[in-house]
Amino acid sequence: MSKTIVFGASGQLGQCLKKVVEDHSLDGYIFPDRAEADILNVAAIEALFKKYNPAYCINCAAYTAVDKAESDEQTAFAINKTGAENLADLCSAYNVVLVHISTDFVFGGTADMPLNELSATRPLSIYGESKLAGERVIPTVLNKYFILRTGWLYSEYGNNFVKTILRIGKERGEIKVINDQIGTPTYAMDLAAAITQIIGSGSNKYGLYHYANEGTATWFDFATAIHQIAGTGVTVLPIPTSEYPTPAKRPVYSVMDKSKIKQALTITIADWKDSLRVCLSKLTQ
Ligand SMILES: NC(=O)C1=CN([C@@H]2O[C@H](COP(=O)(O)OP(=O)(O)OC[C@H]3O[C@@H](n4cnc5c(N)ncnc54)[C@H](OP(=O)(O)O)[C@@H]3O)[C@@H](O)[C@H]2O)C=CC1
Ligand SMILES: Cc1cn([C@H]2C[C@H](O)[C@@H](COP(=O)(O)OP(=O)(O)O[C@H]3O[C@@H](C)C(=O)[C@@H](O)[C@H]3O)O2)c(=O)[nH]c1=O
Repeated sequence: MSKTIVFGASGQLGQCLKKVVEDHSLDGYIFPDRAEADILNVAAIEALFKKYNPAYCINCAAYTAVDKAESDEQTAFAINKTGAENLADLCSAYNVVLVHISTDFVFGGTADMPLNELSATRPLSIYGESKLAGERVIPTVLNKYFILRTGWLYSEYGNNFVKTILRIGKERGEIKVINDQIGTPTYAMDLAAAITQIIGSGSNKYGLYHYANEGTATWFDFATAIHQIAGTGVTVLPIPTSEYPTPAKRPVYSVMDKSKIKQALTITIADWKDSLRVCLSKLTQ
């Protein structure tokens, strides 16, 4: 039975993967602790590869604090670039397929058409730059990789926009949310299921792919839907980006075209509002 090691197992996506694996009784997945699976510790990764002889490894480990990264560039690049490079190097040496996760924050333009895998990147933040550096280094050392760019992840697990917006709504009764940044909220459980499908298929159509839920929204639309579906009665007011200053700049438009993953890897994708309903029903259970 082929094995898959998940790095970053205690993060949001790592926990979603664990749940999908348990729910579908998938065999061969290993979720090592953060301490024994530090992607900056080459000897530790190699020890896991020797111990388990995996066919795949999934890199869910990342530096994801977008604003904090602006003043912590070295750590962001260490984890998001060097960590990815360490995994890719060892995957190459041990003939392991790497599934790596990247972000819509590699984009920064003001496009108004969904961005595909060939669209020009222009990160506006240290986080976006460090993730792009991670994407770029992998193909220099490894052929067998899937890089999945996604965006606006949320779920029942970890810290995310849905949980923050529910919490601050409850505390304040009225919240203000940016209405001029457009993207797609993506349920991390859906992404986790797509990853296990790709691995289960044994596909060798390696490369860069976009994955997000279907549809588009502003952060205001997303926050409004969260409170409407949860039935909280909280008022959500739209504001421009200028009224919510943050250390890191975020893309104005980062909606992704998912045609490639749908066609090449036969992945079906749910609408963002349908998936949000699923998540909220679990969160409010
Ligand atoms: N969250 C989002 O909205 C989006 C995320 N992504 C990408 O998806 C992936 C998963 O994100 P998500 O699960 O939400 O992020 P989280 O921040 O929830 O999880 C990241 C995990 O990586 C771990 N980690 C950090 N440094 C290391 C290291 N050196 N070695 C091993 N593990 C480490 C963290 O552990 P600890 O906390 O202990 O440091 C944490 O558990 C990332 O690549 C991210 O860039 C892409 C688009 C949107
Ligand atoms: C909490 C809050 C946020 N906002 C805005 C700020 C920001 O532009 C947007 C999202 O806020 P957050 O800081 O929660 O999300 P942020 O950390 O920017 O989310 C990003 O995380 C990284 C890891 C990714 O890869 C991206 O795809 C994206 O999901 O909403 C408001 O307008 N009002 C609010 O009350």
